[in-house]
Amino acid sequence: MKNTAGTEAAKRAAGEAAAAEVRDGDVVGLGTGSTAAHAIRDLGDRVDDGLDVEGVATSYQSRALAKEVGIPLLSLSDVARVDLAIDGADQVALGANALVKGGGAAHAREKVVASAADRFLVVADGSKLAEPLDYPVPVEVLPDALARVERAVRDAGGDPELRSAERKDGPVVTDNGNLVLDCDFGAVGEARSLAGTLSAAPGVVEHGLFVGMADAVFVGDDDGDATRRSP
Ligand SMILES: O=C(CO)[C@H](O)[C@H](O)COP(=O)(O)O
Repeated sequence: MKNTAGTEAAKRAAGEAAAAEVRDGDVVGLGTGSTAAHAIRDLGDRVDDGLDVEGVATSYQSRALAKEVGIPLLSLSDVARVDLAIDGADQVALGANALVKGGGAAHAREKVVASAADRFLVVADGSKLAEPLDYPVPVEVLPDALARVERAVRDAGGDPELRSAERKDGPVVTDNGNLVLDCDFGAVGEARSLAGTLSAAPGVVEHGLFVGMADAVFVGDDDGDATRRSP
C-alpha cells in the first residue's frame, strides 16, 4: 500500500541529495519506489560522466531502472557487504529510528541490502514523517501460511488485509512468489517489540518495520531542497 502524498519535487530533492554521497568505487544498494528512483537516475547520469560504481538491486523495478540508466549490477547473492544503500520509506519516525517500508512489496530484499550496508540512507518527502509510526505494516507471507500469519497478527493487536493487485485479479505476488498482508496496528509505540513479534511468527518471510537501521534520512521539500536528518 503506497503513501502517495508527497510531491515529485520533494522526492527528487531527497533522492538526489542521497545520491550525492556516492563516491568512486562504491557498491551501492539501489532501493525501490518513486523516491529511490530519483537517486538511481541521478547515479546513472554520473555513471555517464565517468563515476565508477556497481549497484545491487532490491527489486525487479530497481534492477530494470538501473539497467536502463547504465549502472553496472552485482547480484545480491554474490555480495557480502555494500558501501551504502539508498532507499525510500512509507513512513519515518526519526525519534525512534523506525521506518515502515514495503509499500512496493520489496521490503524483504530491501532489508537484506540495508543490513549489508555500511551506511543506510533513507530518502523521503516530508509527508512521510510521523511520530509514532501509524502506517499499516506490510508483512510478506508464505502463501501456505496465510491463515496462520493472519491469526498471529490479530493476536498481536493488528488488523491484517491481504494486498490486492491493481491490474490483475487476486492478490499481489511479490518478486519472491509470496503474498503481502498490510497490517494496521494503529499507533506503534514500541516498534522494536512489534518487529520481534512479527519476525517470530512462522510463515512470515519479512515484515516492513526497519528499526535502528537508518544512518541518515534525507527529507525533501516542495521547493526542491533536502535536509539531512540524523535519526
Ligand atoms: O519500501 C518500499 C518498496 O517496498 C518503498 O521504498 C516505499 O514504498 C516508498 O516508495 P515511494 O518512494 O514510491 O513512496
